[in-house]
Parts: sequence; C-alpha cells; structure tokens
Amino acid sequence: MRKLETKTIVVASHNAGKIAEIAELIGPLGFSAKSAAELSFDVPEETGTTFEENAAIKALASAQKSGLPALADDSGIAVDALDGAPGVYTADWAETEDGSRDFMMAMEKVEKALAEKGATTPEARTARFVCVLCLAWPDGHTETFRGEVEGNLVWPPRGEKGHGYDPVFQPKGHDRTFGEMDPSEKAEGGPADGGALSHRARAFKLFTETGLAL
Ligand SMILES: O=c1nc[nH]c2c1ncn2[C@H]1C[C@H](O)[C@@H](COP(=O)(O)OP(=O)(O)OP(=O)(O)O)O1
Ligand SMILES: [Mg+2]
Repeated sequence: MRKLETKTIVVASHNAGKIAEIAELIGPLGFSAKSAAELSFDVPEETGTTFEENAAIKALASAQKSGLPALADDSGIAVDALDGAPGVYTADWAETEDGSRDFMMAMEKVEKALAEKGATTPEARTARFVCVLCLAWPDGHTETFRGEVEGNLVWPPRGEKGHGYDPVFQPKGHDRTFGEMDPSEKAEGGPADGGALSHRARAFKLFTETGLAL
C-alpha cells in the first residue's frame, strides 16, 4: 500500500457538509487540505455504477488537475426494502428540475417507496450508509477504503444538525438520528462504537490504520 509522502492534499468534493466532516477527520492528522470546490475545479460526471468507481473518478480528476494527492468520498444510503436503492444514486434522488438539490423531497421519495412496500416496522426499514474514500495520486495510483453504518429509517425527519439524509437515519444502538447529533458525536458515536460511528468516520479509520496517513 502506497504511503502519503505529502501533507498537502486536495479534498475532491463539492459537498459542503461532507467537506466539513472530512476537515474535522483529517485535522488531527496534520494535513493541510483544500477542497475541489474552493479550487473551483469542475464537478466531474459520476458515470460509475459503484461507489468505488465514482470515488476513483472524482479523486483522479482532482489529482490530475492539482498535481497533488486527492481524496474523494463517494457515499450514499442503501435501503434493504428497496433492494439497495437509492445507493450510488442517492444524490440523484435529490436533484430538482433546475439542477439544485432538495433533500426533503428526496427523503419523501424514499418514504413513499417504503410506504408502497408496506414497510412500517423498524425491522422492515433497515438501511445502511456507505462511504468509499479514494485517495488518488497524479500518476494514477489509487487506494480505497470502505466504511458502513447500519441503522433504520425514521419518519418524520428529526434534527437540524446534519446534512443530506441525516434527519431520517437512526444508527443501530442509538435513539437519535444523525440529524440530532453534533458532528463530533456522528463521527465518534458512543462507547459501543469503537471511536467511529458514521460511515465516513469508519472509512477514515481504515485510512489512518493502514499507516497511509502517518
Ligand atoms: O453523512 C451523510 N449524511 C447525510 N447524507 C449523506 C451522507 N453521506 C452521503 N450522503 C448523501 C448526500 C448525497 O446526496 C449522497 C452522496 O452523493 P455523492 O456523489 O457521494 O456526494 P455529493 O455529490 O454530494 O458531493 P461530491 O460528489 O462532490 O463529493 O449521499
Ligand atoms: Mg457527487
């Protein structure tokens, strides 16, 4: 596994909520990071059919453009009763006609699909958040790390603290949604979570444990 030889990287994302979480996770590692959004890089087209493919597309685009190692995060929510949807298309479900994003609308779509399946009990409403991190170098080398967190979907949405689908996701073993948790709690969880709760924090744990970031 290739190690990072520089302490300056690009965070290959245009999502402010994610960028803030990634900044908190890499802060203690002593990296200086600029996001693709700050650098005004184009939003690459996510043409892959897996989180891994899309993470690589985004990381490679930023690495090639900047000449620096770049870290992308491709993530989404997979609902069991919907055969894993919206999955890699999680952001697409939030897209409005004018090209902006409306997560209330997206959460309503998921809820409608669950209602059509008659999924009313917590056991029928299980889902997981998935995060695949891809670190890419300008020469095309990539390393990937996957994190997942199990939980179930609640309705109505609860909490204003998160972003995206956080208000409807209640992680297993917790009685609050991600939307009701402070960012540090979403990242670290409680005593039973081993220091990493969210899909993003779990993928980051692998990233640091492999020694890549040392
Ligand atoms: O912790 C999370 N809490 C709530 N929602 C989340 C989370 N993590 C991912 N999500 C949702 C938001 C987005 O609709 C989709 C990811 O789509 P994805 O393409 O990976 O990200 P994005 O387009 O928002 O930003 P970018 O590609 O520039 O990194 O999953
Ligand atoms: Mg995206």
